[in-house]
Amino acid sequence: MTVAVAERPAILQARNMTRRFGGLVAVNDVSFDVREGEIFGLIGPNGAGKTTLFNLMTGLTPPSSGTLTSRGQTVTGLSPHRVAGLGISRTFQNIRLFRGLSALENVKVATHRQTHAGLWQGIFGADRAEERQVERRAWELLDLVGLSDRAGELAANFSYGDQRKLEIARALATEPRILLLDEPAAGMNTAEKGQLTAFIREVRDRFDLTVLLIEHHVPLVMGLCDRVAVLNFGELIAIGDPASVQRDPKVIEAYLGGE
Ligand SMILES: Nc1ncnc2c1ncn2[C@@H]1O[C@H](COP(=O)(O)OP(=O)(O)OP(=O)(O)O)[C@@H](O)[C@H]1O
Repeated sequence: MTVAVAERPAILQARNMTRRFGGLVAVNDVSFDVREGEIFGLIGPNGAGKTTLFNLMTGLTPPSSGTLTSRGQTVTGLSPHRVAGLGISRTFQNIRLFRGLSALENVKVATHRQTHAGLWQGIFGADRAEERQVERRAWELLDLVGLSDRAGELAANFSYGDQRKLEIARALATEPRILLLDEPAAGMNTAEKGQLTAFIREVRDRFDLTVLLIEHHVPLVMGLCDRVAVLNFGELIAIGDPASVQRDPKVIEAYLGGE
Protein backbone atom coordinates (compact mmCIF):
# COMPACT_ATOMS: atom_id res chain seq x y z
CA MET A 1 0.00 0.00 0.00
CA THR A 2 1.31 3.43 -0.89
CA VAL A 3 1.86 5.66 2.14
CA ALA A 4 0.59 9.22 1.65
CA VAL A 5 3.42 11.73 1.35
CA ALA A 6 2.17 13.64 4.40
CA GLU A 7 2.66 10.53 6.58
CA ARG A 8 6.16 9.66 5.39
CA PRO A 9 9.24 10.34 7.53
CA ALA A 10 11.47 13.33 6.89
CA ILE A 11 14.51 12.63 4.70
CA LEU A 12 15.90 16.16 5.12
CA GLN A 13 15.61 18.47 8.08
CA ALA A 14 16.76 22.08 7.73
CA ARG A 15 16.99 23.91 11.04
CA ASN A 16 17.50 27.66 11.38
CA MET A 17 19.69 27.86 8.31
CA THR A 18 21.19 31.30 7.77
CA ARG A 19 23.73 32.58 5.28
CA ARG A 20 25.13 36.08 5.32
CA PHE A 21 27.21 37.70 2.62
CA GLY A 22 28.67 40.73 4.37
CA GLY A 23 25.67 42.75 5.48
CA LEU A 24 23.22 40.85 3.26
CA VAL A 25 21.22 37.98 4.77
CA ALA A 26 20.64 35.77 1.70
CA VAL A 27 18.99 32.96 3.71
CA ASN A 28 17.46 33.96 7.02
CA ASP A 29 16.67 31.41 9.76
CA VAL A 30 15.02 28.89 7.44
CA SER A 31 13.63 25.63 8.87
CA PHE A 32 11.65 22.94 7.06
CA ASP A 33 11.39 19.18 6.56
CA VAL A 34 11.34 17.36 3.25
CA ARG A 35 9.57 14.00 3.36
CA GLU A 36 10.72 10.82 1.71
CA GLY A 37 9.46 10.53 -1.85
CA GLU A 38 7.92 13.95 -2.16
CA ILE A 39 8.42 16.47 -4.91
CA PHE A 40 9.17 19.68 -3.06
CA GLY A 41 9.18 23.03 -4.85
CA LEU A 42 11.11 26.10 -3.82
CA ILE A 43 9.88 29.37 -5.30
CA GLY A 44 10.37 33.07 -4.69
CA PRO A 45 11.24 36.27 -6.52
CA ASN A 46 14.67 36.89 -8.03
CA GLY A 47 17.31 37.14 -5.32
CA ALA A 48 15.07 35.53 -2.68
CA GLY A 49 17.82 33.08 -1.68
CA LYS A 50 16.74 29.89 -3.47
CA THR A 51 20.07 29.04 -5.07
CA THR A 52 21.93 29.99 -1.91
CA LEU A 53 19.71 27.55 0.00
CA PHE A 54 20.50 24.80 -2.54
CA ASN A 55 24.21 25.67 -2.19
CA LEU A 56 23.91 25.37 1.60
CA MET A 57 22.20 22.00 1.19
CA THR A 58 24.85 20.57 -1.14
CA GLY A 59 28.05 21.73 0.57
CA LEU A 60 28.92 24.42 -1.97
CA THR A 61 28.45 27.22 0.55
CA PRO A 62 28.82 26.77 4.31
CA PRO A 63 25.97 28.20 6.40
CA SER A 64 26.67 31.13 8.73
CA SER A 65 24.56 29.19 11.23
CA GLY A 66 22.00 26.39 11.32
CA THR A 67 22.09 22.75 10.28
CA LEU A 68 20.84 20.35 7.67
CA THR A 69 20.50 16.68 8.52
CA SER A 70 19.48 13.72 6.40
CA ARG A 71 18.10 10.76 8.32
CA GLY A 72 20.09 11.70 11.39
CA GLN A 73 23.35 12.47 9.55
CA THR A 74 24.66 16.00 9.57
CA VAL A 75 25.05 17.33 6.03
CA THR A 76 26.19 20.87 6.79
CA GLY A 77 29.97 21.18 7.01
CA LEU A 78 30.59 18.40 4.47
CA SER A 79 32.29 19.00 1.12
CA PRO A 80 30.12 18.73 -2.04
CA HIS A 81 31.75 15.36 -2.75
CA ARG A 82 30.84 14.00 0.70
CA VAL A 83 27.31 15.38 0.35
CA ALA A 84 27.01 13.52 -2.98
CA GLY A 85 28.27 10.43 -1.14
CA LEU A 86 25.27 10.73 1.20
CA GLY A 87 23.02 10.38 -1.83
CA ILE A 88 22.27 14.06 -2.43
CA SER A 89 22.80 15.11 -6.04
CA ARG A 90 21.96 18.27 -7.96
CA THR A 91 21.82 20.15 -11.23
CA PHE A 92 22.78 23.79 -11.66
CA GLN A 93 20.98 26.89 -12.84
CA ASN A 94 24.05 27.65 -14.95
CA ILE A 95 24.54 24.39 -16.75
CA ARG A 96 27.84 22.71 -15.86
CA LEU A 97 28.41 20.14 -18.58
CA PHE A 98 31.74 19.34 -20.21
CA ARG A 99 30.85 21.13 -23.41
CA GLY A 100 33.71 19.57 -25.39
CA LEU A 101 32.72 16.00 -24.48
CA SER A 102 29.94 13.91 -26.00
CA ALA A 103 26.66 13.29 -24.18
CA LEU A 104 27.77 9.72 -23.41
CA GLU A 105 31.15 10.86 -22.08
CA ASN A 106 29.48 13.45 -19.88
CA VAL A 107 27.35 10.79 -18.21
CA LYS A 108 30.26 8.35 -17.97
CA VAL A 109 32.42 10.93 -16.19
CA ALA A 110 29.66 11.49 -13.64
CA THR A 111 29.30 7.72 -13.13
CA HIS A 112 33.05 7.26 -12.70
CA ARG A 113 33.15 9.95 -10.07
CA GLN A 114 30.95 7.68 -8.01
CA THR A 115 33.24 4.69 -8.54
CA HIS A 116 36.93 4.59 -7.58
CA ALA A 117 38.10 5.97 -10.90
CA GLY A 118 38.55 9.66 -11.55
CA LEU A 119 37.96 12.08 -14.36
CA TRP A 120 40.63 10.75 -16.75
CA GLN A 121 39.54 7.17 -16.37
CA GLY A 122 36.03 8.49 -16.92
CA ILE A 123 37.09 9.59 -20.37
CA PHE A 124 39.78 7.08 -21.32
CA GLY A 125 38.52 3.97 -19.57
CA ALA A 126 39.32 2.24 -16.27
CA ASP A 127 39.16 -1.43 -15.38
CA ARG A 128 37.44 -3.21 -18.29
CA ALA A 129 34.60 -4.83 -16.34
CA GLU A 130 33.88 -1.61 -14.52
CA GLU A 131 34.15 0.28 -17.79
CA ARG A 132 31.52 -1.93 -19.41
CA GLN A 133 29.21 -1.46 -16.44
CA VAL A 134 29.71 2.32 -16.51
CA GLU A 135 29.04 2.39 -20.24
CA ARG A 136 25.86 0.32 -19.90
CA ARG A 137 24.61 2.53 -17.10
CA ALA A 138 25.40 5.70 -19.10
CA TRP A 139 23.41 4.38 -22.08
CA GLU A 140 20.47 3.53 -19.79
CA LEU A 141 20.45 7.03 -18.35
CA LEU A 142 20.71 8.67 -21.77
CA ASP A 143 17.84 6.49 -22.89
CA LEU A 144 15.79 7.55 -19.88
CA VAL A 145 16.20 11.24 -20.71
CA GLY A 146 15.54 10.59 -24.39
CA LEU A 147 19.03 11.35 -25.69
CA SER A 148 20.49 7.91 -26.48
CA ASP A 149 20.19 8.47 -30.23
CA ARG A 150 22.51 11.48 -29.84
CA ALA A 151 25.01 9.87 -27.47
CA GLY A 152 28.03 10.72 -29.63
CA GLU A 153 27.18 14.40 -30.14
CA LEU A 154 29.06 17.11 -28.29
CA ALA A 155 27.17 18.54 -25.31
CA ALA A 156 27.88 22.04 -26.65
CA ASN A 157 25.66 21.33 -29.67
CA PHE A 158 22.56 20.45 -27.62
CA SER A 159 19.68 22.88 -27.13
CA TYR A 160 19.26 24.34 -23.63
CA GLY A 161 16.40 21.96 -22.94
CA ASP A 162 18.45 18.95 -23.97
CA GLN A 163 21.43 20.15 -21.94
CA ARG A 164 19.15 20.25 -18.89
CA LYS A 165 18.07 16.67 -19.59
CA LEU A 166 21.71 15.67 -19.91
CA GLU A 167 22.42 17.34 -16.58
CA ILE A 168 19.65 15.28 -15.00
CA ALA A 169 21.17 12.09 -16.48
CA ARG A 170 24.54 13.12 -14.97
CA ALA A 171 22.97 13.80 -11.59
CA LEU A 172 21.25 10.39 -11.65
CA ALA A 173 24.55 8.70 -12.50
CA THR A 174 25.65 9.18 -8.89
CA GLU A 175 22.65 7.06 -7.76
CA PRO A 176 21.16 9.68 -5.45
CA ARG A 177 18.31 9.30 -2.97
CA ILE A 178 17.65 13.03 -3.11
CA LEU A 179 17.77 15.03 -6.33
CA LEU A 180 17.92 18.83 -6.34
CA LEU A 181 17.01 20.48 -9.64
CA ASP A 182 17.84 24.18 -10.05
CA GLU A 183 15.39 25.58 -12.62
CA PRO A 184 14.95 22.42 -14.70
CA ALA A 185 12.53 24.12 -17.12
CA ALA A 186 14.75 27.13 -17.87
CA GLY A 187 15.47 27.30 -21.58
CA MET A 188 12.94 24.60 -22.42
CA ASN A 189 10.30 25.28 -25.05
CA THR A 190 6.58 24.95 -24.27
CA ALA A 191 6.38 21.33 -25.42
CA GLU A 192 9.43 20.36 -23.36
CA LYS A 193 8.01 22.12 -20.30
CA GLY A 194 4.77 20.17 -20.80
CA GLN A 195 6.67 16.88 -20.78
CA LEU A 196 8.84 17.80 -17.81
CA THR A 197 6.15 17.16 -15.17
CA ALA A 198 5.60 13.57 -16.31
CA PHE A 199 9.35 13.08 -16.71
CA ILE A 200 10.22 14.25 -13.17
CA ARG A 201 7.46 12.06 -11.70
CA GLU A 202 8.69 9.08 -13.70
CA VAL A 203 12.26 9.63 -12.50
CA ARG A 204 11.08 9.98 -8.89
CA ASP A 205 9.10 6.73 -9.09
CA ARG A 206 11.67 4.73 -11.01
CA PHE A 207 14.61 5.61 -8.77
CA ASP A 208 12.62 5.92 -5.56
CA LEU A 209 13.79 9.51 -5.17
CA THR A 210 12.92 12.59 -3.23
CA VAL A 211 13.01 15.63 -5.52
CA LEU A 212 13.55 19.29 -4.60
CA LEU A 213 13.29 21.86 -7.33
CA ILE A 214 13.70 25.56 -7.79
CA GLU A 215 11.51 26.81 -10.57
CA HIS A 216 10.25 30.15 -11.87
CA HIS A 217 7.58 28.60 -14.06
CA VAL A 218 4.71 28.73 -11.55
CA PRO A 219 2.16 26.51 -13.38
CA LEU A 220 4.78 23.77 -13.57
CA VAL A 221 5.52 24.02 -9.84
CA MET A 222 1.86 24.04 -8.92
CA GLY A 223 1.03 21.05 -11.12
CA LEU A 224 4.03 18.98 -10.13
CA CYS A 225 4.90 19.51 -6.48
CA ASP A 226 3.42 17.79 -3.43
CA ARG A 227 4.46 20.80 -1.35
CA VAL A 228 5.85 24.21 -2.09
CA ALA A 229 8.01 26.49 0.06
CA VAL A 230 8.23 30.21 -0.68
CA LEU A 231 11.27 32.35 0.09
CA ASN A 232 11.21 36.14 0.08
CA PHE A 233 14.27 38.22 1.01
CA GLY A 234 15.81 35.06 2.46
CA GLU A 235 12.87 34.25 4.74
CA LEU A 236 10.53 31.29 4.44
CA ILE A 237 7.15 33.01 4.21
CA ALA A 238 4.95 30.02 3.35
CA ILE A 239 5.07 26.24 3.06
CA GLY A 240 2.30 23.81 2.21
CA ASP A 241 0.37 22.20 -0.61
CA PRO A 242 0.35 24.16 -3.88
CA ALA A 243 -3.28 25.31 -3.58
CA SER A 244 -2.90 26.76 -0.08
CA VAL A 245 0.42 28.42 -0.95
CA GLN A 246 -1.11 29.97 -4.04
CA ARG A 247 -3.93 31.45 -1.91
CA ASP A 248 -1.63 32.75 0.83
CA PRO A 249 -1.84 36.58 0.87
CA LYS A 250 1.86 36.87 1.82
CA VAL A 251 2.79 34.86 -1.25
CA ILE A 252 0.48 36.79 -3.53
CA GLU A 253 1.98 40.03 -2.31
CA ALA A 254 5.60 38.88 -2.41
CA TYR A 255 5.69 36.81 -5.52
CA LEU A 256 2.67 35.65 -7.43
CA GLY A 257 1.11 39.11 -7.44
CA GLY A 258 4.21 40.47 -9.08
CA GLU A 259 4.23 37.89 -11.88
N1 LIG B 1 28.52 34.59 -3.30
C1 LIG B 1 27.75 35.65 -3.02
N2 LIG B 1 28.27 36.79 -2.55
C2 LIG B 1 27.51 37.86 -2.28
N3 LIG B 1 26.16 37.88 -2.41
C3 LIG B 1 25.58 36.75 -2.89
C4 LIG B 1 26.34 35.58 -3.22
N4 LIG B 1 25.47 34.63 -3.64
C5 LIG B 1 24.25 35.18 -3.60
N5 LIG B 1 24.31 36.45 -3.14
C6 LIG B 1 23.17 37.35 -2.92
O1 LIG B 1 22.24 36.66 -2.10
C7 LIG B 1 20.91 36.93 -2.50
C8 LIG B 1 20.20 35.65 -2.85
O2 LIG B 1 20.72 35.16 -4.09
P1 LIG B 1 20.26 33.77 -4.72
O3 LIG B 1 21.03 33.60 -5.98
O4 LIG B 1 20.34 32.72 -3.70
O5 LIG B 1 18.74 34.07 -5.05
P2 LIG B 1 17.73 33.26 -5.96
O6 LIG B 1 16.44 33.22 -5.24
O7 LIG B 1 18.33 31.95 -6.34
O8 LIG B 1 17.66 34.22 -7.22
P3 LIG B 1 17.30 33.91 -8.76
O9 LIG B 1 15.89 33.49 -8.79
O10 LIG B 1 17.54 35.23 -9.41
O11 LIG B 1 18.27 32.85 -9.20
C9 LIG B 1 21.01 37.93 -3.66
O12 LIG B 1 20.86 39.22 -3.16
C10 LIG B 1 22.41 37.68 -4.19
O13 LIG B 1 22.92 38.84 -4.81
